[in-house]
Amino acid sequence: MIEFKNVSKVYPNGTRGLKNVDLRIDDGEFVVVVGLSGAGKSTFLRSINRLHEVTEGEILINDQSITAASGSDLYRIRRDIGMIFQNFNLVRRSSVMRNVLSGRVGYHSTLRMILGLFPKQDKAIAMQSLERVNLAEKTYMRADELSGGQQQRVSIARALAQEAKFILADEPVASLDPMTTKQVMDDLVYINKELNMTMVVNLHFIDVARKYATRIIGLREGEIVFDGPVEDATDEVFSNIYGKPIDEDEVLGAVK
Ligand SMILES: Nc1ncnc2c1ncn2[C@@H]1O[C@H](COP(=O)(O)OP(=O)(O)OP(=O)(O)O)[C@@H](O)[C@H]1O
Repeated sequence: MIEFKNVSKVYPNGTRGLKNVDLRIDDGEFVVVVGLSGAGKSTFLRSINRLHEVTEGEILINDQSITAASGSDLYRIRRDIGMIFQNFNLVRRSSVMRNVLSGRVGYHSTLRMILGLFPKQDKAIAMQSLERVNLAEKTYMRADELSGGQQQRVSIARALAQEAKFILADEPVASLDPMTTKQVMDDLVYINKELNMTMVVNLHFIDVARKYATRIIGLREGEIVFDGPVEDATDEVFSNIYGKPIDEDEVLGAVK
């Protein structure tokens, strides 16, 4: 469970990233966060694993405050949270296997990881993770030899190898075409349903959000302006979130 308790974030230059966010995300949910560029989606997501520090309030992960945690406690909480980025964040010159194995880093000592000594069992977990995203045959290729969609699926496999309970995905399909978008989003749904990993995904396109989310959170200027089941997220709701009538900029198309 992820809980925001009256969370606000003001950047050092005075910009308000989040304002009084108070909500709970239960295990197994597939939450999609929508809003215009600059609405606070990244700030929201990155506050959860403390890639951004909040300036007020508290965030709890399974009843433990990540905002108050430090040292080994913070390390352990973070191990439960996988992150997927728009630009994949792979080590491009390393093999697919190495990239997926890096999901195991949180389970071992720093020294062991500097020496690159992953136990056999980790390799089996990494292999299984690659199989789950149908990329087993790419295991020994260099990451940058793969297509964008395949690279994103390697980053999903890395989060699987991490055995995370929560996956935060920050615009995971923003650099992908509609066909590849579907594959990546289908992988996230599969993981959510089969492995019961909770998903919190930032998306720009309304049709993609509607197709995959079970719950929509709408942000405008750092405030939650909608939070409800996807069935309640009507066109009016989306226009309100976006502060304007929805147009083709907010629809990807071809994601049926
Ligand atoms: N490091 C920073 N310093 C100052 N202001 C920032 C910083 N990062 C983000 N902001 C501001 O905080 C607000 C929220 O930004 P955020 O990146 O969370 O929005 P977003 O909805 O994810 O946008 P996008 O879809 O463009 O990524 C914006 O006004 C942005 O300019």
